[in-house]
Amino acid sequence: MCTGIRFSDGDGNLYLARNLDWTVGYGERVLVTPTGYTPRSPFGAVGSIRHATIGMGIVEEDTPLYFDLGNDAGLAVAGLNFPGYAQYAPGPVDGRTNVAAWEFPLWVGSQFASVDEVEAALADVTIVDKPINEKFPSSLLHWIIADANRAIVVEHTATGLHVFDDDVDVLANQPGFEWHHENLRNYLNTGPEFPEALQVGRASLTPFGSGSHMRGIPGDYYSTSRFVRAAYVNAHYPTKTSEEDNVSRAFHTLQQVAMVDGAAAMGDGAFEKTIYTGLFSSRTTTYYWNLYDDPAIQSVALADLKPDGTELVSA
Ligand SMILES: C[C@H](CCC(=O)NCCS(=O)(=O)O)[C@H]1CC[C@H]2[C@@H]3[C@H](O)C[C@@H]4C[C@H](O)CC[C@]4(C)[C@H]3C[C@H](O)[C@]12C
Repeated sequence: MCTGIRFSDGDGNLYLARNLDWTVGYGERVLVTPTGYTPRSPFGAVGSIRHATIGMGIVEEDTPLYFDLGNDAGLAVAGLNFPGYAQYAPGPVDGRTNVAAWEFPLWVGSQFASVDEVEAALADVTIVDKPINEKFPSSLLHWIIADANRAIVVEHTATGLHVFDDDVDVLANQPGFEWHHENLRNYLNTGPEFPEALQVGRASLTPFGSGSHMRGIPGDYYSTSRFVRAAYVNAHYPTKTSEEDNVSRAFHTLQQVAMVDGAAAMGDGAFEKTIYTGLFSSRTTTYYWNLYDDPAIQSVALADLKPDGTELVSA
């Protein structure tokens, strides 16, 4: 499974972070798509790279297939599994901006500078089931798109393309965003405060320690539980000003919903684990990441990887 979170430093900078939970990796690397790169966009939605992008992905047919990315304008996007709900158009629709499912993150990151701009453009968008090749059929995803001001969620289902204002700055997997948002109303009793002693008969009962009012926040790995837990931790985390403190915030928060080997199997019996955690900071236009087997945080800044070149760069 996967979980994504967004937050800001209160000084106009975005942090978008995600866990990529799966049974295997795809050979993903940190990739930069520079402004001089000539994209191969099946329906021409990505005509040119207006904004250089940096994020995690693979290269297939000399084309970047991003799992998540950020751009030089401070906009970021992440794709999370959404099978059972996601449904794309079988072919391009006349008069619409047709975006192949695999190029959706690149379309967002290479064309726009803010969530408002993306949201306006989405009114004309159809997401098309047009795989990059036979090896990689279209993944069934939904996406969180974020900047320093806000986040939206995009879901393309049997009833078309839907955009939701993500005012809790979190996304997980199935079911749809609206369900997850409504479900938060089940947890209004939770909070970080330390309870007063409670008089019960002649007894004065005090808590064992902190965390008493967090009881009820689900601790398991199920998508619906991760959404609630990530929303709780992200919402209560104090605003931090420095880059270091915000990087620490992102990795600590996503650690709360990270999946450990052996605890949760997929339908085929293979165990899911958090293959990587990735973070885009618009403050430094830097991508940070760590791996299940190497938890040390690595980073690379867009500016150091030829963002105005003509060739894809992998770190
Ligand atoms: C498996 C990943 C999602 C992880 C996740 O959300 N798991 C949830 C598990 S569960 O259902 O809820 O059980 C998704 C996220 C981004 C996806 C990749 C990106 O979309 C880029 C290409 C797109 C190609 O069409 C397929 C290969 C691929 C390289 C995708 C493989 C895979 O579907 C990825 C890596």
